[in-house]
Amino acid sequence: MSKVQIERVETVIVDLPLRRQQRFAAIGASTTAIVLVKIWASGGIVGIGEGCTPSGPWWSGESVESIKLNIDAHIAPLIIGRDVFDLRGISAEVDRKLFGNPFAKATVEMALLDIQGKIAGVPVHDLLGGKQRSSLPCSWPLATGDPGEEIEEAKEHLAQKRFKLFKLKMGFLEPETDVARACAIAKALEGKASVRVDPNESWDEATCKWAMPRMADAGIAMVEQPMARWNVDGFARITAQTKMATAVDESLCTMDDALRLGRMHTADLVSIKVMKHGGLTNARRIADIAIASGMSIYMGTFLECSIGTAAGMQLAATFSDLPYGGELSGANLIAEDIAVRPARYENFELQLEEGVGLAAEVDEDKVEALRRDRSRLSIAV
Ligand SMILES: O=C(O)C[C@H]1C=CC(=O)O1
Ligand SMILES: [Mn+2]
Repeated sequence: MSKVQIERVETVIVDLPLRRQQRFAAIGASTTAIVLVKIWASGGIVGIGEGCTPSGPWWSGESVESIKLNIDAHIAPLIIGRDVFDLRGISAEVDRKLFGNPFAKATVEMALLDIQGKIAGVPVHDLLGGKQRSSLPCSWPLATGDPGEEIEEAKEHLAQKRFKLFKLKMGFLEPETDVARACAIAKALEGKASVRVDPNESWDEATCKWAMPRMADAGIAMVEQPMARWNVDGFARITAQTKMATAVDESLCTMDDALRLGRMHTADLVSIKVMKHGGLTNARRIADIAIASGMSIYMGTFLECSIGTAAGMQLAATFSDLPYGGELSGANLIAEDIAVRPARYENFELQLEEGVGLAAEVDEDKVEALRRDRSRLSIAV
């Protein structure tokens, strides 16, 4: 077979309103934004990818603006003319010439895998090792800060059979108020749902030592990245002390992070995310390193719309063991989507769609209506 060349790369920023205010430790947001990338290959095949951050650059330093700029100015010129199947060669060259920026790299790789799947006539999960599951239990983020409202929101999702795992975003309130809020929610949902928390690096070690036994006693199942990303020694000590499961997110992005943190057993679980690991294939490799070191994996997200959610689900389909499920629930938080088929949450699980590549398709009319260069919407931070 002659080589299938990458011919053209196009990016567009799309602003998407959220159904409600989402508070994170660092910011509050009522919209999010994604970068839609389209890559044309010889033979007329087009692949799509979604670059996504949780409403701004607070999490990783990358933003939709930097993702678009780095793809347009630095990645596209390197990959045009290359063989779409030479992923290792492409990423070696891109890594040599553009340090960091895993989100931008992941966005492009997603579209290349979509093209590969379309050419081969197989879904992306077949390119990543094959399907071990057809659905994923997902957690829903509770993030308004008002526990009464959050309990009602959780009960509505339970009644609709959409979500029965809830991840409470913490860190935007004082620790005492925040822990009281988490415990009240866990008590109200006891026996009906599993509650997890994510303070996004907000606490020091002393606050963790105070907060974690209280949250464990209230029945909270898991705590994600309570301390600063650099403090992996402190995180390992907390993991050794607490009865709750711990999950590392911000501290574990690269393969060498996985090796180092795995050896220390920094946390019981690793939140695997397509964006922070620089793409689906790297995410799969990092998951394997984590598993080999005795950590379990959790399918994380940056609250992507249905395109990125479909990509995350292709990866999640290759994981046989996800003891705490995952959180690919962004598509349900976004009020306007750009996919022809929105992500389906049925029986408390996100469903894997049948189809080739990512098994996702872009609704061009929605993109036209919501693209930033045609609209006045801006990110509220
Ligand atoms: O997990 C994070 O740290 C970032 C973000 C993604 C989902 C969510 O609930 O928060
Ligand atoms: Mn997190």
